[in-house]
Amino acid sequence: MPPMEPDVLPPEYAAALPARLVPSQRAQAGDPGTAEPAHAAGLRHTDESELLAARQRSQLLWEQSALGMVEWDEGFRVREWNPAAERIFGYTRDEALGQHAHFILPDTVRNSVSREVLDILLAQQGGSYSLNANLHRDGRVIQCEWFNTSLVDENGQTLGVTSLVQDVSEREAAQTHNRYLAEHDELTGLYNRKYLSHRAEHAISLASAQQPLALAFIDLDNFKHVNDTLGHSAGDRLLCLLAARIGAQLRAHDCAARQGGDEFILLLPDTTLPLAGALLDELAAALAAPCHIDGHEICVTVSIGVACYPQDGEDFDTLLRSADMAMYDAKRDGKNTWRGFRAPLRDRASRQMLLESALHRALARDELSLHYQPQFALGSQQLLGFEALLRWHSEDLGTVSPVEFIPVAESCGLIAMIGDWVLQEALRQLSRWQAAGFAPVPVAVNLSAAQFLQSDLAERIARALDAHAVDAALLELELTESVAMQRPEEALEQLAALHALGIRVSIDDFGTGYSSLSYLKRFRLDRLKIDRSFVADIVEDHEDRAIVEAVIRMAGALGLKTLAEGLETPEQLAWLTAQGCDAAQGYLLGRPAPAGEATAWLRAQAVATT
Ligand SMILES: Nc1nc2c(ncn2[C@@H]2O[C@@H]3COP(=O)(O)O[C@H]4[C@@H](O)[C@H](n5cnc6c(=O)[nH]c(N)nc65)O[C@@H]4COP(=O)(O)O[C@H]3[C@H]2O)c(=O)[nH]1
Repeated sequence: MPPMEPDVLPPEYAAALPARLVPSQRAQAGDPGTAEPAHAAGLRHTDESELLAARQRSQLLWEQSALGMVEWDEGFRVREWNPAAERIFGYTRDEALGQHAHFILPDTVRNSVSREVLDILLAQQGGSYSLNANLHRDGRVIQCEWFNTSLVDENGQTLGVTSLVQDVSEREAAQTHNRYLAEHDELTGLYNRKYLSHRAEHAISLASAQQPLALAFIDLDNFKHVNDTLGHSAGDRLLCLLAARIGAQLRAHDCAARQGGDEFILLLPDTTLPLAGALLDELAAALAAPCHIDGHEICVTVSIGVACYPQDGEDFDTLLRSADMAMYDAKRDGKNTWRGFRAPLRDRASRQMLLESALHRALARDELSLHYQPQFALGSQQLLGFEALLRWHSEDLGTVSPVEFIPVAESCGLIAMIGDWVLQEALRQLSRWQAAGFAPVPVAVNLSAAQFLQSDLAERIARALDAHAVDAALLELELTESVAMQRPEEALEQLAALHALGIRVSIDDFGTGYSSLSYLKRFRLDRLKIDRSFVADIVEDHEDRAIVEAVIRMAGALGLKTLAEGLETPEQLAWLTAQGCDAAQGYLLGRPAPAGEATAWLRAQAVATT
């Protein structure tokens, strides 16, 4: 079937009209049929058989057409009603004949389709196109596309209207659904970022100093933990529940979108920072109410960043970036809070970008090196080994502390590659010491989460040990508590695999994170390193003393060795020795130093033991 042109009646449909009626389009200028009534001209130029064939074609079209064909009289009552119209509206021809057009109009539009509108249709020259909500016999409202044209007789007298009609409900529903998908987040039903950005740009164009506007960036705290422990489907349900709470909390003119993952954006028109803060406190309280999923009670906290127009950004993208930076500020400040954007955050973000691009070049430019800090037994003061600590001297940025660049390497995904380099370099150094004939001492290497959770970690390390011909017992891996506890079940497997290789593992910064003691017991560990923040104050602070005493006793009970970090004073040394701490490292005993100085310690140790 040819596509329906809105203002031209397709010829085959025109031909299908009852012969006594002539669509007005045939009367238009230029149409060869205008000089005389069309059917008269047709009779003159067509012989009987052609006329019969035309009639048959018309009949076929009338009966078989997928388009409804309806003919109305001057009073807009049905004069003809083809089988397709029967199917579309559910009324048989007999039921439809004589009915006023109102019979297929729902109540809601019946009154708006006045006599005047119908008169316009009657007077229509050349056809008109409309999309209507119509009423099916069974009470359903259906969407119909109408093409109408008025009918005139030989004398130009209006006889009525003829219409082609098509049920486009499915197409319209699909379009409505597509529009919905284009604007909404499929999972939660909130708007998506794209839609919110349009709303925000519009709101910005209306905003002024008197009518400020705030954009809030919300990130759930520790959502990954929910996904990891309860599975993604439970995580999805939690997101839906929280999205509904966000929706319920908004004012009428606010707009909420899911940016993706566990991140949401709120557009708060007409809102200053203090007002946004008050609204967000209420929102955070609503979100913190327990959620019940699969028989688990989950309590969620959120970190929120807020940026205000115009001071924190004059367009949506800048505002969103500012709100994002403020959200990270909230995370750094311990999560479960909101922070407004501050200009220094932008400096911090640009420093981050600078570090990131310089780090990408660091390996190729050979800017990384390892320093080694000696570790001593507290009783015998024997050198037990070294901790390898990464150093970066950037050609562009100078010396950068690992405290600053390791988190950047972690966030930009470079840590696995850098960590690999550290491992290889430490093993290279061990094999150099072996080749030089030194009695072997272990070297400890720090592992970050991205490395520790690599599924092939044990195989990679085994290959590296082989390649450098280093005994596995000379390699120690240091994990922070948070890394080990991130996915404890996977950590259990990983630690068992490393243990099977003969590698030693210690928990770094012990006491600063949250450790499940039951896991600690099941993990294959060799040593707890007591964080230097506790060691620093053991002489003055009785609480830190109590913590360190407890850690030493607990480690003893679990069959683990202890090493105190950050030993700086002889008083600390004496106290730790008295408590039975096994080992220590710190400035008092030796600062981290390049391999050459570490070799000097090894030499001194060799002399001391001969
Ligand atoms: N105040 C004080 N500090 C002392 C003393 N003795 C040692 N330190 C410092 O304490 C840090 C100990 O390393 P960490 O806890 O593993 O903490 C490390 C570790 O978490 C990370 N890091 C260093 N190298 C690597 C690495 O190769 N891979 C990974 N993933 N992280 C690394 O960077 C952190 C900082 O490293 P550094 O700046 O080298 O800082 C080192 C060391 O220089 C002392 O007596 N007093």
